[in-house]
Amino acid sequence: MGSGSWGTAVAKILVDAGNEVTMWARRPELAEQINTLHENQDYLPGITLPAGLTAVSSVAEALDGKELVVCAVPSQSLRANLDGWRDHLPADAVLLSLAKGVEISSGERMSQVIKEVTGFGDSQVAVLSGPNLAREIAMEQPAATVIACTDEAVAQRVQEAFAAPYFRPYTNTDVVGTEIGGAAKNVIALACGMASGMGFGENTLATLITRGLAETIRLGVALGADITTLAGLAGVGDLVATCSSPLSRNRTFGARMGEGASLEEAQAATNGQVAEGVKSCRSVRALAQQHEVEMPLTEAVYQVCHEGLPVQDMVGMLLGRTTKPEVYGAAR
Ligand SMILES: NC(=O)c1ccc[n+]([C@@H]2O[C@H](COP(=O)([O-])OP(=O)(O)OC[C@H]3O[C@@H](n4cnc5c(N)ncnc54)[C@H](O)[C@@H]3O)[C@@H](O)[C@H]2O)c1
Ligand SMILES: O=P(O)(O)OC[C@H](O)CO
Repeated sequence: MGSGSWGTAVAKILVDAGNEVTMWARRPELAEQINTLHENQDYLPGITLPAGLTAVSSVAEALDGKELVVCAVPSQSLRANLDGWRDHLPADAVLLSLAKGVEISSGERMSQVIKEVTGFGDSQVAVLSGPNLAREIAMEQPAATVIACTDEAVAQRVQEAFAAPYFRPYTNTDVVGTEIGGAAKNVIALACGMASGMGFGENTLATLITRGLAETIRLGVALGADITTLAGLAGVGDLVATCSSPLSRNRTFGARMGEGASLEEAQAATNGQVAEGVKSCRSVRALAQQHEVEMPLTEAVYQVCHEGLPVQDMVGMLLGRTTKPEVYGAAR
């Protein structure tokens, strides 16, 4: 459900893993393009999609009789999309969220939003997160991911559906850690982009990635996550991929701001694709405040994106803080 970059790449994985797959696209002309040209020229130009992949623009048709429903829309729009899908969801389907964000209006993770809107229980809701830049995966470059569900048997069923020659899914029962890793890394990737845009090198990036992990762990642990999830693919793995890759929309967005673009100018250059961290820095920061967790990098990114802090002032804001021991896992 959603035919953007990741929705399209995931549909390809699922076909390549041997499943029968229907993709839902909001625009009939995009569905038509996928069915006739076997390409999604808006989001993954140049990638040939499997001939067996069918796209439709009718929600009812897309959801009819499906065992697994993959939600591939941006975080802040998931609730509204689910409202439109709810009446067509098969009662025994498993819903899998791909979105990496925290809802601004509620502070909820995507699995919480899904349960609230659909009334589905924990064992029908799973999430997928890991170092998964859509274009690399669509090019069949090898990668791994995490499929998390509190019900391990359900996670294993979804894992089986996703096992493709170039894509290796691992299971986890820690939904909170898997989701927090995915949401927080987008904010840290914005910080890395800003640093890179300001001309800083690898020491700065490594410092941001490592201290970004420290604050992600603090938030995750405060919310009940297992620290080892954040040491895994959905934590360190995704943080490294997103913070390092020029393919990352979040890193690229941050780099534009680091080079001097305003939020509006950086937004205008995204080609309609989502850089989740720009919105999620608000909700991640709010969660941190609510749980009294210190997240200085998230705070700095929020200040630059939404409070008009000049990007160069981030350095003084971060390095001017009181000195402290290096601790991982504690609440502060
Ligand atoms: N692209 C990646 O490499 C990647 C990898 C892993 C996870 N993700 C996550 O997957 C989610 C979807 O990302 P994507 O890359 O497919 O995004 P995208 O911007 O490429 O596509 C978003 C899709 O959602 C649809 N959509 C439905 N309602 C929408 C609305 N109200 N506003 C905007 N779009 C709407 C769009 O039509 C489009 O098909 C995000 O949370 C992202 O963080 C992306
Ligand atoms: O392009 P980004 O910044 O949304 O990142 C894509 C994926 O989440 C990387 O795992």
